[in-house]
Amino acid sequence: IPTYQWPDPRSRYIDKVLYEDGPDLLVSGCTPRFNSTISAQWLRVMFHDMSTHNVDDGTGGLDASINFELERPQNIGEGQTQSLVDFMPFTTTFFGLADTIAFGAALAVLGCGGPVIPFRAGRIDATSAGPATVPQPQEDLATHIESFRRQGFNITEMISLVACGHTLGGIRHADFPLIVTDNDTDVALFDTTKNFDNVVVSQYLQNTSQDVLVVGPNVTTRSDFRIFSSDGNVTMRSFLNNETFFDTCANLIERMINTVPNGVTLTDPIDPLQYLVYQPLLSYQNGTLIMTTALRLINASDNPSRTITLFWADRRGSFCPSTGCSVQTTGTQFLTTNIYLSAKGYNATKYLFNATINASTSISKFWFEINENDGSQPVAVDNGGSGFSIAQDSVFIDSLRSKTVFTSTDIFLKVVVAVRGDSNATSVAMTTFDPTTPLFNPTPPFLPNITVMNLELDESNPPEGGFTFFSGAATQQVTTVNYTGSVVGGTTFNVNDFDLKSVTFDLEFE
Ligand code: HEM
Repeated sequence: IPTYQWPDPRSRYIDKVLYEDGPDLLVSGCTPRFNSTISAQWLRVMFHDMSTHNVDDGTGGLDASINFELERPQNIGEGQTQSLVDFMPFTTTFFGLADTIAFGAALAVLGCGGPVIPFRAGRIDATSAGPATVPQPQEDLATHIESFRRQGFNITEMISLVACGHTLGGIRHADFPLIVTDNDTDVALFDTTKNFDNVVVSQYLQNTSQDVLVVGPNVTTRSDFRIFSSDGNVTMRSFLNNETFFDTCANLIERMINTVPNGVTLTDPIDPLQYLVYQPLLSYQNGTLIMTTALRLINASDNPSRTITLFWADRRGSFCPSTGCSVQTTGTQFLTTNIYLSAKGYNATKYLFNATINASTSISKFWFEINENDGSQPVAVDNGGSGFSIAQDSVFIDSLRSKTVFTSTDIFLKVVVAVRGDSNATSVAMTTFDPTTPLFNPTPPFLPNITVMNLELDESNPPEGGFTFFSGAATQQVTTVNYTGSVVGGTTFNVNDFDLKSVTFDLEFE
């Protein structure tokens, strides 16, 4: 299990999307949608995005170019646009649509009972369409072999990938009337189970297949038959062993999601961070700074006597004892619902903290001590001895003064930023990343709204305790914000990649 590099809001954000509040809820339980499943739609959109890859010149691949390609007949299908609508809310500047499509494919397989697929981040979103190179059922075997070769896969891998893909979902009559000829069928499923399993294989080998790309009335579009039988069924027969099928699918789908244009470097596979420290939140209240944060333990033993203490050190002057000021945890949460976390064999326990800090001596860093109270040595979680530093306490989003505002027509976030100094010499600007897609008739490409604004002096928060308060509005969909504040003396402080969505602001009704 990796340890946490501090400060690293980007790893923290990605960890959240993967292991806490991510898209997994949409597919856990192999959720049905449009007479298919959400998983089937996510897996297909990943394949269609990736299949622009060309091994010969290293262009294309999993780069979200699909965002600009959905008008093409080869990308027809009800689930395609909807899948991108599913993914957009999780995106931000450093975790874009391509990473979300890739992770979505891993979740899709898992949600329907398939194997765990490791995930690496770092894909780069394309800004225009790639070539129209998605394989289509009416093409002949030689064309498909060449198409998969160009994408980086040999014949055995092509057979495998089509079987791995076509264990989920099916073909829609409305979009493929020449393949699904029966007017009473909405979606002709590839096999009799909705799960990710080798039933598509066994039914093919037993001649009981219902896959219209195997047995459909139109011989020209029997592409699954041509592909599955292209090596005399050797590969398909090996998949009668479900473990072989799972291992092969996990490996090949992993390779697929890691197929990226030359020059893009992916991270190592991302596991949940041991000792994850949550983004600390500050608020100025009556001469004190209230700081909330949390520490997450992975696979901690079930020990009701465990105590965890948060320590912190002064920033200016001395108020805290040399061992640090300290506070005990205010509560714990056992995180169990995330399917990617549990499929990897982990559970997580979150310990919450709420520290009241003397505002004049303030805080320079904090750390934790875990005591099992069973005679064993307490464990320090202190970033290798240096503590988790608070880079500055001059410009911060004031988490208790910020609000979720309800008006008669709207809901928005009022983001309040506290700045040390008086208003004559201070100013604050904020950049918000809002990946909202339209509620009605969403039409790709979906591009985020990036808004740069100067914050105004906040009338409902008059200056207090040496701080001036500024505010600006953001939508509830904003994922991350950057903000920058200039203080007395001209120093400017920048805070990047603040995860706005992970903060729950108090409600305010106007
Ligand atoms: C020669 C190669 C392939 C051809 C010609 C092909 C063709 C098709 C067609 C025509 C559909 C119906 C789409 C709809 O009605 O919405 C479909 C569905 C699907 N394909 Fe493929 N496919 C190929 C390879 C793959 C691969 C490699 C994967 C993934 C690894 C994949 C995953 C899927 C999935 C999951 C569906 C179901 C979508 C749903 O139910 O909404 N396909 N495919």
